[in-house]
Amino acid sequence: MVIRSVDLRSDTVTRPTDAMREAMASAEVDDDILGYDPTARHLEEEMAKMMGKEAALFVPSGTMGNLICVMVHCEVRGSEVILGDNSHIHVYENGGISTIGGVHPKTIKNEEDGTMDLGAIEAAIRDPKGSTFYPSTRLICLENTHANSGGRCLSAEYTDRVGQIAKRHGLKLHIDGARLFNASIALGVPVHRLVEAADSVSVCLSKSLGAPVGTVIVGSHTFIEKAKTLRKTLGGGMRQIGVLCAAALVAIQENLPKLQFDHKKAKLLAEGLNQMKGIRINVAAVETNMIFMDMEDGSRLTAEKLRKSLTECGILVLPGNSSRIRMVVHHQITISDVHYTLSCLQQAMQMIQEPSLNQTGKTENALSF
Ligand SMILES: Cc1ncc(COP(=O)(O)O)c(C=O)c1O
Ligand SMILES: C[C@@H](O)[C@H](N)C(=O)O
Repeated sequence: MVIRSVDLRSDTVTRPTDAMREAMASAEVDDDILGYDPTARHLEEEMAKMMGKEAALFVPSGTMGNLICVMVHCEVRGSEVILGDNSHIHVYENGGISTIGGVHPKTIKNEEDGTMDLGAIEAAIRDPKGSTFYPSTRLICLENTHANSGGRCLSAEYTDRVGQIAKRHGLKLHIDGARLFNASIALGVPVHRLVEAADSVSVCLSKSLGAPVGTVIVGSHTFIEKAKTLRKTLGGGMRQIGVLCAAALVAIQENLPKLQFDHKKAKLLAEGLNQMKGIRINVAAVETNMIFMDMEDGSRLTAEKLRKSLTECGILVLPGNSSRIRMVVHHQITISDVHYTLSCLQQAMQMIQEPSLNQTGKTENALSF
């Protein structure tokens, strides 16, 4: 029986707030292709300043942001990019850097904390003398926070070390910073320090910041000029985008201060889950707004059974795989939603693991909060 709706599928599910909608309605706009949209220009200048980079460019999505950055850095045919085998660029972007960008991926195992072994990165770099047989390495990609590791944060020190490797070998460094602000808040480190070593960064406005649409890429003036041309080539040039950028400006103002509470809500949810039988949670690994809940081997629980049972309570989650559920907290999830989710999960797991209890009706959906 659905008592309320709690959407934990992702932090991309948030709805624009009234303030965002008002800003969208009154946004000052112009044609951003024929010239520039003034509100987009304002957002881009703000983001470049926050990131400590020369320039910025609004793009429709994080996927396009990453694709443009990889393609600008790897504009020579036969280029290769070193990236994580569990990175978003490699796993969830339809292989776009290869199919559209013509760039060859060289994957390195992502460690549990989202990093890649520094020695393995350096060992993966092709011989700069080149070869008749091999692609040439031009770029290293990191992801901060690292989504498929459960929203883990990469430290500024680790990022600097990767940047030193890139510089030593004449390579560029790109950071997929879809949730960079979450890393900044969790680590207590300003975003510009986290990306100091990077030549480009893609920062999503539509994730935990809660804007309805958009991503901003940052880099040097020269880099952003090339990125702007590529954005048009890929069909990402848009006209009066101030309508979208106005919402993003409100999102940054309204929601940046709330990220710390998203992290607290995620931790509260993880600690509650950790009390339950039949699942495994690494509470210490919940550093930001994501939780991975793994079914214990041999238990009757499966991700699909739990997902379905939660849906009946109005709770939406995404299975990571057959024995894993991912939950992502955002600013439109309340503490009460967390308690409701824990209670529904407790009952769902009991019903699945101890079906005999169902006959006695002891586990009716009489939830109390
Ligand atoms: C780490 C990471 N990078 C990039 C993206 C792509 O963003 P978008 O969905 O806006 O294309 C996502 C997912 O939304 C993500 O989680
Ligand atoms: C699924 C993935 O593409 C999206 N970035 C998310 O984390 O929800």
